[in-house]
Amino acid sequence: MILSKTTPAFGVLLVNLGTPDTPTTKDVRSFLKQFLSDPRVVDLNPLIWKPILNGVILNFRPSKVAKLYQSIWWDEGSPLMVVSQRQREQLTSMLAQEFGQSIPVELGMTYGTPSLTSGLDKLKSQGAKRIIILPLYPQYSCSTVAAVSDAIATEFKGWREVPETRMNKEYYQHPGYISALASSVKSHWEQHGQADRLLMSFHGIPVRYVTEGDPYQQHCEKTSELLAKELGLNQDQWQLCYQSIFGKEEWLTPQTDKTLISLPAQGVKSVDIISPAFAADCLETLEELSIGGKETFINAGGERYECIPCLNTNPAHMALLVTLVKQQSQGWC
Ligand SMILES: C=CC1=C(C)c2cc3[nH]c(cc4nc(cc5[nH]c(cc1n2)c(C)c5CCC(=O)O)C(CCC(=O)O)=C4C)c(C)c3C=C
Ligand SMILES: [Fe+2]
Ligand SMILES: [Fe+2]
Repeated sequence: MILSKTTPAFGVLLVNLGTPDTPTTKDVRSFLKQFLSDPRVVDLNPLIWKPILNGVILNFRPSKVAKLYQSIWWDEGSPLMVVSQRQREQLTSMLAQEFGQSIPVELGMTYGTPSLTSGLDKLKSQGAKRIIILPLYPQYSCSTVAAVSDAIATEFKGWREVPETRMNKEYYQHPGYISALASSVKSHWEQHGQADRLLMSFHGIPVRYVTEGDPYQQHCEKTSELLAKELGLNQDQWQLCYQSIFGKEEWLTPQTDKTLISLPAQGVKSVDIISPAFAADCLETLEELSIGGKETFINAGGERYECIPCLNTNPAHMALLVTLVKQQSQGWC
């Protein structure tokens, strides 16, 4: 039997950061090694950084972080991976419905597996000559989106025929993103009641990246203002902060941890916390915010602390991803 192979109008590469294959010290070490060796993530002089990374960080951090991963690992695997796979499956069927034809969607992680290379290879083998790169980072940062762009450019160096590509650079103020966040907060309030304050906690980056031109902080501020407006919150009902500080450099402030410690003394006894920079629940939300953040706030005298899940496969989030693909594919169908 001869199978007729039709060329898809385009393919989609769904991108996220990546995660270790298993929550073991060995796999966490190899993930951290690849991640923290990327100059887009840590841009220090390699002569200074490599000895610190190999001699200190990769000796002590992996076993500590492996334990944290073990505390949030799911039966099916790392939460970030499991959610990403579900997003891929759902987006595939939604795009088939939307476009009336099969549009291949593959997953590519900047670090770890499945790699960006394997995602691009799978799209190539399905005949995709046009590719939409969709990094699931609403706010642009050189440490995330530019890292994707670098890795893809490097990959294409080895290809004879390079596909036509379009990359969705950011969606921090997209109406579909803001309304997906707002409906997630509202449904949380319907179930649990509204806390004294809504904290919007974004992954931090070094201040120097911002002073050197990274628009990330500006994007986080805009997302927060738009979300607060959509929810009808006034100034003292919400607050922006930055989590996941790493290393000795000065990072964006106010820090989530320090904010949580300071709130009970100001009379803020209940907090809802949302992490709009993450499209999928991961170590940083399930451990650092849900477990660590709660402990910090309660120990400081707080009474009620609730973490709002990431958008994950919420229908409004999946509909946003379809809209982003439609916008990027203008003229391709
Ligand atoms: C210099 C270090 C780091 C920068 C800059 C950074 C930016 C950044 N990261 C994310 C998203 C995620 N980061 C995650 C984990 C993580 N991040 C760093 C360091 C930097 N991140 C480390 C060392 C780790 C690993 C855990 C640890 O050792 O503490 C994750 C979670 C992955 C998972 O497996 O669940 C995500 C997602 C963004 C969006 C961002 C810049 C905006
Ligand atoms: Fe990170
Ligand atoms: Fe962290």
